[in-house]
Amino acid sequence: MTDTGTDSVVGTDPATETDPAIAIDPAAGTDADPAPRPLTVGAYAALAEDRLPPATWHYIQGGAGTESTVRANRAAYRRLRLRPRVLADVSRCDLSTTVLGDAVGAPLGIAPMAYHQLACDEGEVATVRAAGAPGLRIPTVVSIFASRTFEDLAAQATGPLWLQLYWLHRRDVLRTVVRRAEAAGFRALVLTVDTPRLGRRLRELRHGFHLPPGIVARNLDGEVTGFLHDRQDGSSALARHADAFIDPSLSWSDLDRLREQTRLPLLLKGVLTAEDAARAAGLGIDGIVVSNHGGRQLDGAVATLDALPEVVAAVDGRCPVFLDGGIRHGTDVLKALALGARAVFVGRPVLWGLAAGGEAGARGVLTLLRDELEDAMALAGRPSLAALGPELLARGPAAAPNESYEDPDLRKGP
Ligand SMILES: Cc1cc2nc3c(=O)[nH]c(=O)nc-3n(C[C@H](O)[C@H](O)[C@H](O)COP(=O)(O)O)c2cc1C
Ligand SMILES: CCCCCCC(=O)C(=O)O
Repeated sequence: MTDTGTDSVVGTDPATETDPAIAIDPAAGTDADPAPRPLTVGAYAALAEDRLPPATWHYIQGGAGTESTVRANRAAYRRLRLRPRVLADVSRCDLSTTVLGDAVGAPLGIAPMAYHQLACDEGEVATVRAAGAPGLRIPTVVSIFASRTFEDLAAQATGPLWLQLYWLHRRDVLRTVVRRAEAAGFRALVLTVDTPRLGRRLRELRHGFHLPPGIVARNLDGEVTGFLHDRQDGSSALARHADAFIDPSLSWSDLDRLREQTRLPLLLKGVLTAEDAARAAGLGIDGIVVSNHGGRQLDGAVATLDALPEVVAAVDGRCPVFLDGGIRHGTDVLKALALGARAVFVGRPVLWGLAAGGEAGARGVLTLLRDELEDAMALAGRPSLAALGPELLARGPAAAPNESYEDPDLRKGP
């Protein structure tokens, strides 16, 4: 199987103009405003690129190094084809399931991403409201670098909230955020284990990326937020911040100490191998997120869809396995579930939705993925999630990518 290396979806330098055909209101489609909604996740990307300042767009969109892992995440989906069954009575497709014991409307969740206020003023409040929409009620993994407080989010969320942690040198600060999240009703902790330092993200370096005034890590003590707003040409403020405050000595022996401090389930995010998955499951970890950080950390790391089967096999049912990275279509979700993911998490598309239209835009992205998944289940003759397995899939040849954000109607792309 070859990666064509020509994927133009995410990761190459963008043209900045947007096709006028998709310059439409993402909140549209209501009686008051009958204009059409974006028809693809890619159309939201185009709107976001049009609306965001270039430095912010490139921070969100970029990956590490040559961005080969960003492209590989997408290419892996194109190599898998679907084997539909017929005469399967698909008059009703059931997308509901449970994650960590909570009922959800679809096997989707929102991946942790820092600083949603970069995309829209309401930030993570808009995100959790979108996640809680009827028919969704899906989990939001709130980054430790969220730009709204846990308490504000808990007040607005109707879906489960999970808290993502980085391993800070300042364990006292970690303890405090865990206690606050517990008190606010968060349902799980997700420790990110692929970030002992920040990946070498060339787009951040080129733009001297730093946080604009007013956007802050709202749940952290000012003592651990240094560098974030300081501009330095050719350098990323986030990378300097990570160097100062993230503890790269994190190792397996630290997990027990973290678990002693909380009654919440603990998941590891950023596992890509059978070896690490087996060790985590052996230690009684409550869930694994197969992730390469959306290609933002180790350039050249394996695509998450390609890593998923070995992780699922190694875990052997001892805990649920989740996946993120490159989910852009309902059929991507279907493929990941067929390979054993319990649910998948969506990253950049949620920020595209927020940038395009705030809460309505994020809800539009998530609803689109949900609806596309339902279509795919019906057309594949698999009306329930329980009916999904590897027999649904056939290998390559890889379909060539559509240019322009994977939306055949758009002429330009990133
Ligand atoms: C702008 C941005 C910020 C992110 N911030 C975090 C974070 O704070 N913590 C974390 O564990 N992962 C973070 N991630 C990685 C995501 O959780 C996720 O692994 C990745 O975005 C999934 O790939 P996708 O964007 O292709 O869906 C971030 C990703 C992006 C794009
Ligand atoms: C670890 C310090 C900064 C991380 C910023 C958020 C993030 O994970 C990202 O991918 O960006």
